[in-house]
Amino acid sequence: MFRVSVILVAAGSGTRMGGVPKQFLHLGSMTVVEHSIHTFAQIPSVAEIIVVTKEEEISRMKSLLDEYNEVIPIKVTAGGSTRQESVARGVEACGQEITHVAIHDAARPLVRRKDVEHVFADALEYRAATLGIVSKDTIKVVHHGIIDETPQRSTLYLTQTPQVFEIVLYRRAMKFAALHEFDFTDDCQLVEAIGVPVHMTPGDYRNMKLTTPEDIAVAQALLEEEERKSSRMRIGHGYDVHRLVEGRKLILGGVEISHTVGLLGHSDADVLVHAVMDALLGAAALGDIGQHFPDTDPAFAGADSIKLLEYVCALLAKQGYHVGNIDATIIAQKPKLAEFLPQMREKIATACKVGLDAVNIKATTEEKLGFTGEERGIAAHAIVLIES
Ligand SMILES: Nc1ccn([C@@H]2O[C@H](COP(=O)(O)OP(=O)(O)OP(=O)(O)O)[C@@H](O)[C@H]2O)c(=O)n1
Ligand SMILES: C[C@](O)(CO)[C@H](O)COP(=O)(O)O
Repeated sequence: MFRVSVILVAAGSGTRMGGVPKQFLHLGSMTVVEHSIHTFAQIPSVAEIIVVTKEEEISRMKSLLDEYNEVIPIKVTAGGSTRQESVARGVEACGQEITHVAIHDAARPLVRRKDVEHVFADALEYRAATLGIVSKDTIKVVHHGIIDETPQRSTLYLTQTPQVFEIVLYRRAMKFAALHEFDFTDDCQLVEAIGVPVHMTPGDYRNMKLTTPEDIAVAQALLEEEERKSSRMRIGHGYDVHRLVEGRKLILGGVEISHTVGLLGHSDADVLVHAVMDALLGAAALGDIGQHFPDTDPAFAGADSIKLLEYVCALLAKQGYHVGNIDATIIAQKPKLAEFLPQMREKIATACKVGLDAVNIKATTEEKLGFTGEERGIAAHAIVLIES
């Protein structure tokens, strides 16, 4: 069994950042500490996350992270005056059934899931493992301003986190360090001190530690690049036709239009909204409105199509998509629709939770040709772009 407790150390003072508590800084759409929570919470072997923070920041941290408890158990505990002490407090808070601890700097918000999974696998195999990267620069050992030694660069790694250990092993190393009053800058050193080999897992240069103010701009740029790479754009097309008959309302784009005839259908027969929904479903590869709202289902008899559009947008949101833009055309000989187009645009934009500039509605006739020209029906086409 492999059950990991992630100890997220966030009790530092941020001295080199100018005294700013780095864990609460905003990076992209969330705070620094939340980035790591998001990444670790996706990994099935993570049983809990223990956030170690300053005593006086416990309640702020708890309220910030409260909602994540629905996804993963989160404990918040007080840190110490050194990093090593903070880690020790986190280890004390670990649950009974835990087999491994993964110690991670909250100040490393850009760690990637695949690297975490890699170091977890190595810790399972070797008992102790850390992420690290080969030094790009030649490193010198300097004493009193004079180079003493130049270690061979290929052997030099910059250590990152998470650093992952069997919990029994790490507890033993903690006792040894306490006995000898060691104060180390990383967690591997405790295990190295008891003579147990620690495996080096190749990491990624992007897993940087936010330490000084210029690191924020670099992290921001890396995050934006990551988001750009993972963003998806898809297009979809929708087409619908309804017959015009006497005794029915004419509803287009959620707007009721006074006319001698109206559109026939199981729902309110809003042909424009139907074309838009089909385009959205098509873009997300979610089928068509016939599958989602069958015309044999009494639940949809007389349904308000704008409400159905809201439902379709919610379905897309579940898949991580939002509407980029919509362009639609109504094909009708009569009535004249120009004056109603702004209202239709507004209704559709509201249902899709987008700005007005994301929706364009046009109307055209077919010069009295065909079924629309002969006023036997109204058709609509829609093209949409969705984004994630
Ligand atoms: N007593 C401490 C010191 C550090 N840390 C944590 O250890 C990580 C790495 O430390 P560092 O980047 O040095 O953070 P600070 O100690 O805040 O920075 P500084 O040294 O500039 O004060 C950070 O996530 C920090 O919050 C901690 O939990 N408890
Ligand atoms: C653990 C660490 O991130 C490995 O590089 C680093 O040693 C932490 O050092 P800090 O001085 O607490 O930032």
